[in-house]
Amino acid sequence: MKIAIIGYGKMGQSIEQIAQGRGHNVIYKTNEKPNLSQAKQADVAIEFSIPEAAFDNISECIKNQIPVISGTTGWLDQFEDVARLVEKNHSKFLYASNFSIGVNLFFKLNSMLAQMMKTQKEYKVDISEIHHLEKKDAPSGTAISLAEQIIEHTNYKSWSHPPKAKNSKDIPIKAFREKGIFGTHEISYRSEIDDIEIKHTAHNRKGFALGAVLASEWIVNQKNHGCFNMNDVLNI
Ligand SMILES: NC(=O)c1ccc[n+]([C@@H]2O[C@H](COP(=O)([O-])OP(=O)(O)OC[C@H]3O[C@@H](n4cnc5c(N)ncnc54)[C@H](O)[C@@H]3O)[C@@H](O)[C@H]2O)c1
Ligand SMILES: O=C(O)C1=N[C@H](C(=O)O)CCC1
Repeated sequence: MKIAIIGYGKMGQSIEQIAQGRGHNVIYKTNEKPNLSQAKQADVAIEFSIPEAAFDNISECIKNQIPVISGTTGWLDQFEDVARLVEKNHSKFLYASNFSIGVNLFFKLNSMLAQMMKTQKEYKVDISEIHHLEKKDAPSGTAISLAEQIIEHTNYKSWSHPPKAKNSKDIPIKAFREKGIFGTHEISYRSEIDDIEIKHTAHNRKGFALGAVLASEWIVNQKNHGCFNMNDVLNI
């Protein structure tokens, strides 16, 4: 598979290593707006850049019929515009706030637990996330996905960051930045009597990078056009 990497930072470099280890060929990489005449030769573009650049980078790939995988967080207010472009251009796009297989299993666990907790009125939920000091956005895309899953399965209607007052009906999301943390997410249901907690801890970036390469292999073989996610790739 010929790959274009758009955003060659911590994730882009990690993805290159994993992709090469699986026999793929990185034919183009950039830390700027991509040059489409070069990137066009690729079977797939993998986009991990910055929130301000993601929409333009993804849109250019879609308009040029390059299947694109994106893991950039902090731009999702423009997701519907991307979906419209995908339809218009009969292109393929896959987004995940977190590509790690472990986190995608954790997402399922979160949804199951939320369904159980819906009727347990004495518990209040909160989410906390910890990431490295260089992370630009807060809360993390993964924390937002976790909150949206809880909203889907309970009577909670919204989340807030920074957390609002204690009696608020939102799901509070706390974000911490600490040196060398790759990504830790914890969901806690707290009552006066006890707490129930589930937690995912990333030990490195390999899980995110492997997931992005697996998603790329999947989308290249996907016959239909449209917007996809990791549930499609992992069949879970
Ligand atoms: N979905 C996931 O699984 C997952 C995992 C890790 C990180 N992320 C997200 O991926 C993004 C990148 O993370 P990172 O740790 O590699 O950050 P990083 O800062 O190390 O890398 C971002 C790179 O993008 C480059 N860049 C700047 N402007 C650009 C432009 N216009 N076009 C292309 N590239 C540009 C920067 O020079 C930098 O090298 C962040 O949004 C982060 O939250 C997602
Ligand atoms: O290192 C990052 O930045 C990460 N970003 C994603 C997020 O915002 O959820 C995934 C975890 C790592």
